[in-house]
Parts: sequence; structure tokens; C-alpha cells
Amino acid sequence: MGFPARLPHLMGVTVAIIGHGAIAQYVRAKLPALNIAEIAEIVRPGKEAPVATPPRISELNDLPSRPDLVIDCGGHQALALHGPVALALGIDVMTVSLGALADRKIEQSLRDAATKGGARLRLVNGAIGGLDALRSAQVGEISQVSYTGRKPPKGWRGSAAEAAFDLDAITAPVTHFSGTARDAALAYPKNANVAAAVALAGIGFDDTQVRLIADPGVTENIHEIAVNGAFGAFHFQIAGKGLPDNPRSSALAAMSIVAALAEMQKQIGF
Ligand SMILES: NC(=O)C1=CN([C@@H]2O[C@H](COP(=O)(O)OP(=O)(O)OC[C@H]3O[C@@H](n4cnc5c(N)ncnc54)[C@H](OP(=O)(O)O)[C@@H]3O)[C@@H](O)[C@H]2O)C=CC1
Ligand SMILES: O=C([O-])CC(=O)C(=O)O
Repeated sequence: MGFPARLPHLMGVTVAIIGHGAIAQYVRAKLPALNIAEIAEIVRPGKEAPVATPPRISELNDLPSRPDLVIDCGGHQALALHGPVALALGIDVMTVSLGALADRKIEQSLRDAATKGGARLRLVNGAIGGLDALRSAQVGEISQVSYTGRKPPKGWRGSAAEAAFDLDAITAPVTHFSGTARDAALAYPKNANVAAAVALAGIGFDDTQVRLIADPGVTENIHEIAVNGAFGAFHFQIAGKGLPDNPRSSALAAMSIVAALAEMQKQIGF
């Protein structure tokens, strides 16, 4: 595919964003302040609008020019579909859909495409913090990493929890998942990306233990990490407010994309 030539650092940074949901809209609203232009919105087939500003397209082949970055705010399926195409074209991809990497086929196809295109998949921290300490701790021996995700019942709508429990009828905390980060990420594509972030920063998808809880006693999305190892021990907890348009997703997840964009802009070459 050939793109019209551009002079990126004279013209400002350009991105294409996958999705039009709660996270994508938050990120979009912050682009002007960062002097970043969105050259296309990537939507599902059937929702294209080629003359909109920016144009809405469903295939990267229809990009009007080459963006500096594709930002995935669309979820696992969107990353699996568009991520390898962008990377193979040499375009970096920033994603919040970390749980998609629990699927070995998706992970491999992203790796292969990144190698082919010489591009990079950039994982944002998402709705959690403390990952810097976990990455450092991982250099020594780690004996245990556990992650607990606790949300009000409405935060689990549209997830596997809804199929197993009547979320409206819960009067006490219900643990609806207990197992590995890999199984959590695969079973809860919209709710266990934090489990994946913890796994990737620490001891991996198969050794990180996860509990997911619907709790009528909380109003925020509470994420806890507990780690023990050669370094000592740490416990991290965050109570994140949900985005107004989607209580499942914490505002911090969207903020982490904006923070990563600001960080990239500080670096030479973006
Ligand atoms: N790392 C983290 O901490 C977190 C990660 N996430 C991840 O971010 C994702 C987005 O969250 P959020 O914005 O709140 O979700 P929303 O449901 O509000 O929005 C999702 C958007 O993605 C679009 N979309 C889905 N699939 C595709 C596709 N194949 N091609 C193009 N667009 C697509 C949807 O379009 P349509 O309306 O047409 O379906 C919708 O606009 C979540 O699914 C989750 O995987 C979320 C929270 C935290
Ligand atoms: O936004 C959150 O609180 C966490 C979330 O949905 C996820 O881990 O996928």
C-alpha cells in the first residue's frame, strides 16, 4: 500500500483511532491540546463514512495518509483485526486491549507483524498503577502475584458474570471468577485487561492469580495487586471512577492513553 509522502515533524503528529466508545471519545477530546490530529476513525464494516471529518473507514487500506500511530480503543477483536495490518505496514500501534495477548495466536500474529514491519506494539498501563514496581521486582525471584478486580454489579454487565449471576439481585460480594490471568483475560475481554497488564509486568499469564468480584458495597472500580518476592512485598490498590459513558471502564484507562501520547511526544521522532 502506498501513502502520500508527508513531513511528520513539520506537520504535527497524526493518529488513526479504532473505536468510538467511552475510551476513544475521552482520548479524542484530548488530542487538540496535544497538537495531535486524527486522520481517520476506524469503525466496524457497515459504519463507514468516507466524507466525514475525519473519515470513518473499516480497513487500513483506506487510510488517507500514513499516520504516526494507530490507537486501539476498540477491544480485543479490533486489535486482533487491525493491529497486525498496521504493524506489518510499519505503523506503531498503541493499545489498551492488553488481554488480547492472552490468546497465543493473536500474540504471535502481532509479534510476527511487528517484526515484519519494524514497528512496535505499545501497551499502556490502563486502569492500574504499580506496574513499575512489579517490573523491577520481577528481576529477582517472585513467589506470588495476585490481582483482585472488584466492581459494582453494573460494572460487570456484558461480561461472563452476567451469564452466571443475576447482577441486579446481588446483595453481598460475589466472586465470579478465580483462576489464572490467562483464563480471566480470555473469558472477560472487556473487564480483565488489568489482569493482563499485571501478568505482563510480572510473572506471566499462567502464574498470576486473579479474582473478579461483583460487590454491591462499592461504587468504584477497585483494583488490588499483592506481590511477594525476593525484593520483599508490596500491595497496591486503586479505586478508579468509571467513565460516564461506560461504568465498566475506569477513567484512568483512557487517561493512560493520553499520558502515553504525551510521553511519546517528548521523545525525538514522534
Ligand atoms: N487496559 C485497561 O485497563 C482497560 C482496557 N479496556 C479495553 O478497552 C476496550 C474499549 O473500552 P470502552 O471504550 O470503554 O468500550 P466501549 O464499549 O464504550 O467502546 C468500544 C468501541 O469499540 C468499537 N469496536 C469494537 N470492535 C470493533 C472493531 N472490530 N472495529 C472497529 N471498532 C470496534 C465499538 O464500536 P461499536 O459501537 O460499533 O460496537 C465501540 O465504539 C474494552 O473493550 C477493553 O477491552 C477497557 C477498560 C480498561
Ligand atoms: O477499567 C477498568 O476498571 C478495568 C477493566 O475494565 C479491565 O481490566 O479491562
